[in-house]
Amino acid sequence: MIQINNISKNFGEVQAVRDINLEINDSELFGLIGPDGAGKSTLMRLMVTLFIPESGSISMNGRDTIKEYKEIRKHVGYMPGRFSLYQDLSVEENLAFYASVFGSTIEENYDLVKDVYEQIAPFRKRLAGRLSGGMKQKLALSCALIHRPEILVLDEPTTGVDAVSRKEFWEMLKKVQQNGITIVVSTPYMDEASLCDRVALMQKGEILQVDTPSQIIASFPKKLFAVKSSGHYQLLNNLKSSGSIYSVFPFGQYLHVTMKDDDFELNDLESLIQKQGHKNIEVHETKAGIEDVFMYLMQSS
Ligand SMILES: Nc1ncnc2c1ncn2[C@@H]1O[C@H](COP(=O)(O)OP(=O)(O)OP(=O)(O)O)[C@@H](O)[C@H]1O
Repeated sequence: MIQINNISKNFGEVQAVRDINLEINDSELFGLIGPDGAGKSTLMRLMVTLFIPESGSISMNGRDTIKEYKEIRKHVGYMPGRFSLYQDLSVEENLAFYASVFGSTIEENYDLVKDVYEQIAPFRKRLAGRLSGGMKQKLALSCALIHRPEILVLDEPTTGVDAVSRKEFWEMLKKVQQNGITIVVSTPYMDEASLCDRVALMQKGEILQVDTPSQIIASFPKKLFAVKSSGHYQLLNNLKSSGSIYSVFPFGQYLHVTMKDDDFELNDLESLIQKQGHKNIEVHETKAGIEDVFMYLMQSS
């Protein structure tokens, strides 16, 4: 179990992580979701003993990140956003190197990395620097797993990776989880939130909400409308400046809109848009997703 108690971390004036409390259960696949600068990386670096907090404490499976940092490093796998691979070593050499750092060999824990590593094994002699983004992520995951960690911490593993590789990567994570490993993964992609057991929505160093993806979606408190017209950008600006709108943001080819007044109906919104002079209007009620909850919480915080 990971227990985070009142943890804060500053960089000069910037409060990167502000008084966060959080518990992550054994064998859980836990997501930290939030935009750039929300504090996800900083919180993860605190967990893996790379930063010392201003205040508060973190216990990783009963070990304190300050007093027992050496022990934690033996039992935690960490995949940073960038630079975890040696670009001028081959695929095989990278994996062997990471195993040797922990006094282990590729053979010793091969069963754990097998599913992931087999996908890149045909390229075992290729330099890591010459792999595609998706293959680099697979190699980095293999390297983070090769010492059989109890806890795996992955910082934005799918950022900049193509959609197919992203899907494959999450399937691999599910398999890793089945080995009893606790996984903490950060992502700026809201669609990946639904693949986690629970997620924390983070913004400006704080956690706005922690729950299962379905509970987070169920907590959305407003009627949500999807709206479009021929002038997308103009419609966005008009709605933003309208006094009746609580929130509006682009969502694919639509705008997602909530109203200040909960009694506001579809027809009311339609006539409001008509009065603004828009053409080819389409308005319908729609179901909220995690992104809608996030936007709502950001608006109200
Ligand atoms: N080493 C550092 N020195 C100074 N400021 C930092 C440092 N690391 C992070 N910050 C600042 O702390 C805040 C939180 O950054 P952090 O990297 O934790 O966010 P994030 O959610 O992981 O986003 P990103 O995807 O951009 O890394 C940001 O304002 C960032 O500029």
